[in-house]
Amino acid sequence: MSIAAQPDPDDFDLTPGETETPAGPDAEVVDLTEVRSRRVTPPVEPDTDPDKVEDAESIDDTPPEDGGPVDMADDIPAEILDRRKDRRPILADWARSWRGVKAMAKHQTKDAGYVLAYHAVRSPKYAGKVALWAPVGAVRGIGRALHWAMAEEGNWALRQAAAQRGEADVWLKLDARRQRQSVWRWWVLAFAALAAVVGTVVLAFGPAWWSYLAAVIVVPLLATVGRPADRPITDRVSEGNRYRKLTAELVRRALTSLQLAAINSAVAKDPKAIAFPHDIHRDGPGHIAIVDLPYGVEASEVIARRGKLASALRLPLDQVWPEPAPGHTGRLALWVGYEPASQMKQPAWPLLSDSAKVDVFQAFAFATTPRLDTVSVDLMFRNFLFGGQPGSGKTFALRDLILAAALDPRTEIRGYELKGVGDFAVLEPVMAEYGNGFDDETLARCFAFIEWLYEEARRRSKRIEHYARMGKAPENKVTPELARLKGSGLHPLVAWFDELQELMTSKYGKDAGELLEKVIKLGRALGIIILIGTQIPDKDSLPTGITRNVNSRFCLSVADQTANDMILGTSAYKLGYRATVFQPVTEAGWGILRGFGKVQSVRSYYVDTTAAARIVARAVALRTAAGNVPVFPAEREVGPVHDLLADLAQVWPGDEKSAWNETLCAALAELRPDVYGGWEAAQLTAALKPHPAIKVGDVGRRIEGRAVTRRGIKHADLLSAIAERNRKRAAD
Ligand SMILES: Nc1ncnc2c1ncn2[C@@H]1O[C@H](COP(=O)(O)OP(=O)(O)OP(=O)(O)O)[C@@H](O)[C@H]1O
Repeated sequence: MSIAAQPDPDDFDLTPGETETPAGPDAEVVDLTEVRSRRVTPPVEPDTDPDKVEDAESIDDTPPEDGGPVDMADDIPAEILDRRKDRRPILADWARSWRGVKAMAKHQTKDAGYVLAYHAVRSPKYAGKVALWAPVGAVRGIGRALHWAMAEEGNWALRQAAAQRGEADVWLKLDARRQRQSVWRWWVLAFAALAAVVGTVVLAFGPAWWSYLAAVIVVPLLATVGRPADRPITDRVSEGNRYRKLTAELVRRALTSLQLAAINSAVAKDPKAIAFPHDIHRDGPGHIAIVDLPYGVEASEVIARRGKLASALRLPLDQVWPEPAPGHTGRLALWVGYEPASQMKQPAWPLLSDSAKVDVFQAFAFATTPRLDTVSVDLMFRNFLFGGQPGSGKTFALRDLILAAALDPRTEIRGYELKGVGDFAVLEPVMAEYGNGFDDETLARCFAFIEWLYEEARRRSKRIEHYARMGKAPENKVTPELARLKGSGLHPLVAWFDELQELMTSKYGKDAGELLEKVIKLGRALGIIILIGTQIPDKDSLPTGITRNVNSRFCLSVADQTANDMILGTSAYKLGYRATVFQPVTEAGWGILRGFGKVQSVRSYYVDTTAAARIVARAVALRTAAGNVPVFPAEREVGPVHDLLADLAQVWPGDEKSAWNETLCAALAELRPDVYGGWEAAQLTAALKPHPAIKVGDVGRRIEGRAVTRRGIKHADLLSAIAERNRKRAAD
């Protein structure tokens, strides 16, 4: 910290450049005004001593300049403010959150375990060394004790000098002094020897474990005394560069090694150009530095050089996680883990637990951050786009979502895997429709499915309109109650497509693209959830109409900026969200997730096919219990397929012997709004014509004491019509 020289107007000292002229007869009369005007503050040389270079993290406590503004009387004095700033939190950052404490404890336990295991494996070697060096140590120890008792060391050099000079008197005096010193030392030694003998006798007569304990303590000590200085008993636990504590200096050095001219020139002018608005602190299993980059430098420019940053920090790539930090575009959050992400064991997917259930309206665990925090996603009212080059892990990530959907028994799942590998075959037992391949037939079926989806969206919009009129869909959206209501036709429908580029670049591409875009726009509120996985996200392989309307995105490793922005949205790359930094295969599963709060790098949970099969078995059990198995009808309902008689039986009001057409129509409309919505009594009469057993006649009721007669049917007629029809069907 340097205290700048304060120019004092009344100071008559000359500046160093001027020679002082002794006052005398020829002394010049000095023009003070001129001298003052010539006087300049000597230029301050930049301090080149690295130890003295100020740390931008430290607080500048230079006393305020005298003569500053005078109108601050009401403000808190600057010294007090400075002192306040100095105050450190009582608890360290890591100790202030449960997550921090857990991460810290885990890290320390892991390290201790490692050291323990390391030495345990080598313990036979250590025992051999101890056995070899302990006797040597015993002899050497006795020798040292005797040497000490003789007090030869003390003035040996002086006695030697006296002997050489032939000064017998001096020698004798010195030796007498040695002897005096030596007397009490012999006594100490004698007592120690006696204690050792008594100790040995006690040990010999005491319980065996006393001797073992004494041996465990004494023998290694003797071995330590006996071993040569350059050969320690235990091997060094090599820590290598497993972890580097992040310091301001390290971060600054790393940032100036990126060959970013703007950073380097700014730092050359002012070492504080890289500033730390918060202290570097522990965050989960690592440390985080929030860095304000020099003016005009964007965080994204640093993020793009993640490889160089890792090299400058001398750490593996997947241990270094730069991200844009909230505040301004020049603020960088640099998180450095205790160990590379590839070596941090991702916890098991919570949905693998036997009791796990999913409600598609609620969030479920989907991925983990580099700090191993869980990131959750929900499915309802969302469309997902997963993109990445081969080996980036998009199929596995997509499969996670479908597995989760399978655990909600209300959800109908249909989808096409256009790669033809069979990654999704494990899900077949819970899917109403599944296609696998890139042959023309599969592509045609996939296209027909998209056409059906569009019709389904239209049908659903009518149903939602009906329920909205009844006050059951307040936001004109599917509610959890409607999704659960059997026969509402508004249950969640997951439609997934992996490697969609195969369809988009085929002859069906143009129409499929247009229809899918409409489905995405229309279906979101209607419970239709579209999941798309694609390898080549250019505008031919993925129409921009689709990418624009998707609200949840996961961009895994991609090759370039275009692919990155097609998936994450325009200017994502510029803002620093760059999935180009992930390596395919080695960093499979890593990607940037957008649409769930903070945009961030996450790794999807890894669920192999065996684990996936276990989840599917559980999903089948849940669906069986809910009455949805084998699965939703494999044949897609293409029109208002319905059975009027069965529907009438289903909605028949309790034990009534007869019911008005009017009442029945209202109940039917509630059951299947898309089919019966808007039906009137006469329409029901007409629809019942093909069933002669049912005679529509007058049915009387007392309403508020008055007899009211309307057209209606008898329950007995309905049941005999159903029996008649069933007989006919059986005969066919
Ligand atoms: N979350 C993950 N964690 C660890 N490894 C993963 C993860 N996801 C995928 N992998 C591994 O990466 C490999 C490739 O994954 P996946 O098949 O999903 O890639 P892809 O992007 O679909 O590639 P392609 O386009 O060639 O099918 C998988 O075999 C798997 O072993």
